[in-house]
Amino acid sequence: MRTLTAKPLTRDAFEPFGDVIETTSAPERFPINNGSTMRYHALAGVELKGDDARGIVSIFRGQPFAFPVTLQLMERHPLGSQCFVPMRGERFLLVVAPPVDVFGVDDLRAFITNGSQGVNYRAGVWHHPLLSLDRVSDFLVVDRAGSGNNCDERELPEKVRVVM
Ligand SMILES: NC(=O)N[C@@H](O)C(=O)O
Ligand code: NI
Repeated sequence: MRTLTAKPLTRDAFEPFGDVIETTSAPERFPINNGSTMRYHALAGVELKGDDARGIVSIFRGQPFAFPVTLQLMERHPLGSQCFVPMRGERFLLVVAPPVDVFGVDDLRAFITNGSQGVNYRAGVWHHPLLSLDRVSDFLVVDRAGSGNNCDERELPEKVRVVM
């Protein structure tokens, strides 16, 4: 079985796959509301493609996984981005691959968040379905609803084990 080591999530390392939603690396921030609020501006873009596409907000309540995590499939959303923001500072595990039609296990990358980070998968980026860690975790999710198929699943050619 192939082993993949999860690395700490950083904006630069995740750039080929999407955006990191956090204040520390925010490229643009400015005070609003007469100075009582700091706006960390445009941390991620919401992509909504295809017929009657609309953006929706949901909550995903994920059951926790324990390391080593065994992967068997990946998925992508060709018609829209998908972002996950933990609602109570939960860490979670990300496994991604570039937005290409054919990828191999060597293309997989694993990241672990620090509890103060969310992520936005760009449309078409392969990712593993939500992998909560430590405890049952709630995530605010912004993604695309509308007609057409927006979820392709792909079995991995071999099982992959993710370790810390
Ligand atoms: N299926 C679904 O809505 N969830 C996945 O897209 C996921 O990334 O967890
Ligand atoms: Ni998804």
